[in-house]
Amino acid sequence: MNFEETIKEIYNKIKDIEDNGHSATYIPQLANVSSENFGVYITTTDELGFGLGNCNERFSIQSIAKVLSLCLAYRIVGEKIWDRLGVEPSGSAFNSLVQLETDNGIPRNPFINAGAIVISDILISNLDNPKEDFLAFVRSVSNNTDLNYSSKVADSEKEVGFRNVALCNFIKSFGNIHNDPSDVLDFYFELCSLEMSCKELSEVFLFLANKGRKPIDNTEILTKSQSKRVNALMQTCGFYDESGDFAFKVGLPGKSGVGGGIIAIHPNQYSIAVWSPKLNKKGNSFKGMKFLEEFTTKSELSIF
Ligand SMILES: NC(=O)CC[C@H](N)C(=O)O
Repeated sequence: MNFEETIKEIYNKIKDIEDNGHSATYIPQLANVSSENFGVYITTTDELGFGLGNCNERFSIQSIAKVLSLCLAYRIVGEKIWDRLGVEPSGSAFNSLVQLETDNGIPRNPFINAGAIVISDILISNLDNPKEDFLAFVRSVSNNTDLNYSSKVADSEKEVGFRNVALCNFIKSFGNIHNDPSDVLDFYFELCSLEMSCKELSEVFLFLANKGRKPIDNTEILTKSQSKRVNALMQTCGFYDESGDFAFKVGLPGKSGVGGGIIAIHPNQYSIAVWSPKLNKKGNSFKGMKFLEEFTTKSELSIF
């Protein structure tokens, strides 16, 4: 791999900059994670990997899991999925309620909480054992049977997730949630609690850099067209109201989570995961964003 030196140089530089972010504490369990953690791992489509820092330590991937739940629902339901949610950037915070009123309970996209809650509802309607089946899907995507939810994080969020409870009930009032809201939220909190290291995260997401197929054995996870569309959504909606900024500065499809993780995809080349828990004002990892900006600038490996 010819960009190891570039990654080392940028990692060492960003490690030492002042971190102006703040760890997410609204989920009490996330407040216990050391904000000093900083890891990065890249996996290329020819399956070479390289990482630095805390790249093998697991963390709560939170909203990054919304891409995986979308992929499973998209596989099952196909294009009909877009009857229940949109594909437009929301331009507002991940947990915002306001647009739902004017949009009649149709979330703007699958990556804001409202959209991921509708996806959770779709999966509950289509899976026999939603939690087990979703976990099996995630494990199969990278042949990693070690991956798991964190019941501590899921329980911690359940205790304080009043805004998500409000979102789910509000959407239900428009008829766009078909199951019992408490079952939908239980599944939603569980999928947000998935834990992975940067290495595992970049390996799980590699199929999105490989036209929807697992590079290891060419198994199809998504069709070529579906994979292209999921990448398009990550590009336009992956960072809430900072999605434009991420496209502008980094130039890759990606997705962030409040655990401080970011995954970014370069179609046909690589997937890269970064983790640093302190978040900027928009809820995205402060150092993670800076690292990726420098990486695509120095390596000239963005999609634009
Ligand atoms: N942006 C995020 O990662 C948010 C996910 C978190 N579980 C929530 O619903 O608030």
